[in-house]
Amino acid sequence: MTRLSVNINKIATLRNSRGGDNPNVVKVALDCERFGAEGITVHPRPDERHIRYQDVYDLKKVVTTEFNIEGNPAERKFVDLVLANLPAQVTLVPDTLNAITSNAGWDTLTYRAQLTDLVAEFKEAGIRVSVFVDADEAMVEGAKVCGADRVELYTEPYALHFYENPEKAVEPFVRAAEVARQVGLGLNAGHDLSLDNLRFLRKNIPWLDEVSIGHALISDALYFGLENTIQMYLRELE
Ligand SMILES: CC(=O)[C@@H](O)[C@H](O)COP(=O)(O)O
Ligand SMILES: NCC(=O)COP(=O)(O)O
Repeated sequence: MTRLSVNINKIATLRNSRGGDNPNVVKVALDCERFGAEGITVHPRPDERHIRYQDVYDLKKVVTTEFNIEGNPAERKFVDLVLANLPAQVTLVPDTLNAITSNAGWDTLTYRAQLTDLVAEFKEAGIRVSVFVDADEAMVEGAKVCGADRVELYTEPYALHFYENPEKAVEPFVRAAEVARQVGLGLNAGHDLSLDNLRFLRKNIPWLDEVSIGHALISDALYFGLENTIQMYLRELE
């Protein structure tokens, strides 16, 4: 069974655009869970462009499905935020400060020492650790060496090439997913997944543990409504 974790970053984007508290991210997270979401994902960035650090504290108090916090652990502030809130999962993402969004996975070979220490610190606190990687077998193996529980495959390249040639687009992800299974890593996927490409990914990688989806899902909800949209995404994972 592949779990759907809804990333609510873009709800916070809309809220912040007027400086108030509408839409309220806590209410939306609870509604997402009520509508069938099996997890809530947030990605507090250093500039707090959408999810703020305080949102993490507020959400931790109410989220009853799996809470997944994504971010770059190079910032000690992020590490301390995660340790203070003890989510079900932390997803380590090598974001640069000014990136418009996440745009690459970890080089788990070059950063082996730092990642190993960070993974150990989070696991010591009882938090499952997922490392965001490109669909690259060596990077998947490197994440295992670092002690990660899971990898999250960065699926933007898959989404980008899906329309021109789905079979070719998914092939590197199947290879990387097979290595993850062989070395005993759990498997997540995320970034630019949508109603167009999700079913084909899941059909080719049925052992996928979790997908985290935000931008496309929240955009779809503008047309179909949030409850209907979550149900539509869940049907793509059946
Ligand atoms: C790691 C990942 O792919 C998502 O967290 C993505 O980065 C969403 O971040 P934004 O909502 O800031 O684009
Ligand atoms: N880890 C991916 C995520 O949380 C959401 O990415 P996107 O669907 O907003 O591109």
